[in-house]
Amino acid sequence: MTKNVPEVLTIAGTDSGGGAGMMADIKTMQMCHVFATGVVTGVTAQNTLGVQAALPLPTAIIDQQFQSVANDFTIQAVKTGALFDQERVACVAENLRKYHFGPLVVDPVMVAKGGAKLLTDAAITTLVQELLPLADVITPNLPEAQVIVNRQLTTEADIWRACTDIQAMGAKNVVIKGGHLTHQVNHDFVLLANGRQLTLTGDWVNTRRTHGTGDTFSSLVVSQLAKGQELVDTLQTAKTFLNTILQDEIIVGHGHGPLNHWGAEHTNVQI
Ligand SMILES: Nc1ncnc2c1ncn2[C@@H]1O[C@H](COP(=O)(O)OP(=O)(O)OP(=O)(O)O)[C@@H](O)[C@H]1O
Ligand SMILES: Cc1ncc(CO)c(N)n1
Repeated sequence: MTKNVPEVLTIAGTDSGGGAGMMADIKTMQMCHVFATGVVTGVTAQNTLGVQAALPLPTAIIDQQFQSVANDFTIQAVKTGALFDQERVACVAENLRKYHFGPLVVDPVMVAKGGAKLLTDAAITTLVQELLPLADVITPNLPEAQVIVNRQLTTEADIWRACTDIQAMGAKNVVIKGGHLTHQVNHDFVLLANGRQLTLTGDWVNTRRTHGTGDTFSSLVVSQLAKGQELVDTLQTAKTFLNTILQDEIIVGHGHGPLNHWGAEHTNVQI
């Protein structure tokens, strides 16, 4: 039997440990039954214990990957992950302006779980000026949101104000992931393009196997959007689904272990 499947694109760095970056993206997309293509922005030597080395790729091969994908596939939704530095951010933004890949989810990855920087300080302004205005959805975690608005966010009111400020910078829909706010309450803060606010809630899962949660969240969003799900439903699906697979641990690696991307087999959440 032949059938069409939605085609999606991840623009991200690789993780030799298999749990984050493009590896997590592709596993999530596979789990969601969409076809994953990938533009690699850089390579990391990484495992569940940390990032040992990182090498951004030359922009010429990034440009060429964009062209190869654009010339052959009908991409229905796209996401960005680790972009490393100013040159790579500018290159990716230019390609995203050139090609039309459908809704863009920007995951403004800055720091890996172990603390390694995946975006230079000098690249922040370029990210805000060039990439953010292209974003249909932006999904910063709390520390990333703080960098974008350049101030501390300590209360929920601070976070809502930051959502408004990030929207004013050009991102249509803003999701600030509250996972770093407190380990008791697990809320994500959403400001939709129409000005509506909503909170995504979920129980806090007591686990250290959280390598790639952000990548998996944004990949769930991009996959569901490619399948035509409405944004609000997409965000709720992603949140509930992630929460469920966090509870379905696999024992891999010796640090912050990866998520269980087979988790779909054990949940009632429709993806
Ligand atoms: N232990 C946990 N229990 C429940 N939900 C969690 C847990 N850790 C993360 N999440 C949820 O996972 C999603 C991704 O959040 P998080 O803030 O961890 O992303 P991130 O920091 O960008 O991840 P990454 O380490 O991949 O960069 C959010 O919806 C967050 O609330
Ligand atoms: C390559 C890469 N992208 C993103 C993250 C964040 O999870 C990571 N740890 N590594």
